Amino acid sequence: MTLDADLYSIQEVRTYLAQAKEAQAKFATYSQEQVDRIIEAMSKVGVENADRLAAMAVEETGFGNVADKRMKNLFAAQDVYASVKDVKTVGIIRKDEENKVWEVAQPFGIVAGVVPSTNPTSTVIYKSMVSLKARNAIVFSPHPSAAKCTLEAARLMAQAAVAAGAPEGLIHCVTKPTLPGTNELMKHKLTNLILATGGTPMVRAAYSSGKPAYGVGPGNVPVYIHHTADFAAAARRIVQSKTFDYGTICASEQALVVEESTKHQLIAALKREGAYFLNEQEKEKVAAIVTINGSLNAKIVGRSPHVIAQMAGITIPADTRVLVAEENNVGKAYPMSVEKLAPILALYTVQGDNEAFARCRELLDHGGLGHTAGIHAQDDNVIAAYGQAMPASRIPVNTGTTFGGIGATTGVQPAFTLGCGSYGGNITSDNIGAKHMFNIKRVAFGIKEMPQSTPAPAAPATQAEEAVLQAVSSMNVGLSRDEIKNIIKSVLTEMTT
Ligand SMILES: CC(=O)SCCNC(=O)CCNC(=O)[C@H](O)C(C)(C)COP(=O)(O)OP(=O)(O)OC[C@H]1O[C@@H](n2cnc3c(N)ncnc32)[C@H](O)[C@@H]1OP(=O)(O)O
Repeated sequence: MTLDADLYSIQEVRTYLAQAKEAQAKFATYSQEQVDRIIEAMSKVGVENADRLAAMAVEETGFGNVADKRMKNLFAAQDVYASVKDVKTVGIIRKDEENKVWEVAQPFGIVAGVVPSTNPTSTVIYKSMVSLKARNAIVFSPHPSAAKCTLEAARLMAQAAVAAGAPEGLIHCVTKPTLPGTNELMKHKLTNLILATGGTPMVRAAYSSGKPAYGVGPGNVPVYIHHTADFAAAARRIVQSKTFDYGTICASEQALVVEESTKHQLIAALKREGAYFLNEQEKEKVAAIVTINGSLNAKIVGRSPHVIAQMAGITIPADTRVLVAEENNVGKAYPMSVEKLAPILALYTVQGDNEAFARCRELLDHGGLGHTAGIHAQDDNVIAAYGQAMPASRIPVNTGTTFGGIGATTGVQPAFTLGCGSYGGNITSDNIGAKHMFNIKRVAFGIKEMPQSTPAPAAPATQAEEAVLQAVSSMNVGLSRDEIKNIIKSVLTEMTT
């Protein structure tokens, strides 16, 4: 990027923030009904444009496929909408009559929305809706390799909002993103909150900007297939989940962990679902293109198994949906053990629950702390133990982790920004929804009187003090007990200092 481009993007950010400030001040006076009408209109436009935005995203980034990107847009426009539409976000949102506390929602103001290249349009639909639902404005910073489709998604959301009565200027998107421009957006005094999803450096930048931030980076999702699992159902769900949009969702499965005694059942079931098991030579060739200098190779992200096989120089059957490599180690030297964001799975063999739990923890520790860990089992005891043992914020059970993690097949909040809790350096382990997007003021009535402070009662005299007191009193020196006590106290203090 040239200096001119940097200056242009910094200026653009400042202009958008100034416009967003003005618009948000008006929007902050809107009623719940007005806000809800606007969100409904955005949801509708998201649904109507799900196809077109999906095609644009695939064409521009080369990641994923149109059918699944369309599903992601629909998930954002429909499922996220359904989960936020009845949430109260304006005025007094709750009254606790027992404790006499009224909760009042107050928008944050302007949100900086950092958008990943892997979900470049669905994230915009989602972040626009949760932000505006809480009467915020939002300024998007797109990933440079997805700038056009992200801009178009933001334009559509802005247009829908205005058509439904929102003030002009509530939603903006930077047209030519640069790092200095994005840093300006994150640090500017008009920005009140950062909603950052993307690569680790960008999320770190959000956290070090000094602004409140919800930031979510990569995961590295392990999945334990316990011997009580329904292997056919588990394999079907895992393959559907891992191959969705060619693996671009950060909650997607990265490594399967299975007991040696039931491994053959899992392998057979996975093969029936279109898994191709790489031999040692093929594994080496694929591993060689998974990472570059220890980091994920963006060229394999969101590509079909056939494109990846071609890049690696191996031949795979035409009906292959996912590549699987057996692995025994975890670490930088073992590319199969990292987050792959592509239809490639590692398979680990263990001897029982203890080893399985340890392996899953090790995988989470290697780049996915606090994110997601899955389990397939019919035994509630092992599910409970796994849920307690994993340093992960979402534990999808008997469902694909992609869908379970984002709340498409589980009861968790539908979202594209998934908190990783303190394990991942995040303030929350929640999926971010509308309720995370406003301050809550508490109007708190006095419900009891504070007791008056009273001096502490005098400590009883010690045995020695009592003896001295009685001796001095018997001399009839004309002093009260308290006066004699005070004299003893000052003599003792003098002696000890
Ligand atoms: C629920 C969910 O699914 S959320 C998904 C969240 N997870 C992710 O996005 C996965 C993490 N992402 C990644 O690992 C990477 O972004 C990949 C592998 C997908 C793509 O990698 P790449 O495009 O090669 O690299 P990366 O994303 O780091 O950025 C490329 C460049 O764009 C810059 N960039 C990224 N975002 C922005 C932005 N918003 N504004 C300006 N510049 C940006 C980066 O700083 C980097 O600059 P550099 O080349 O000067 O260092």
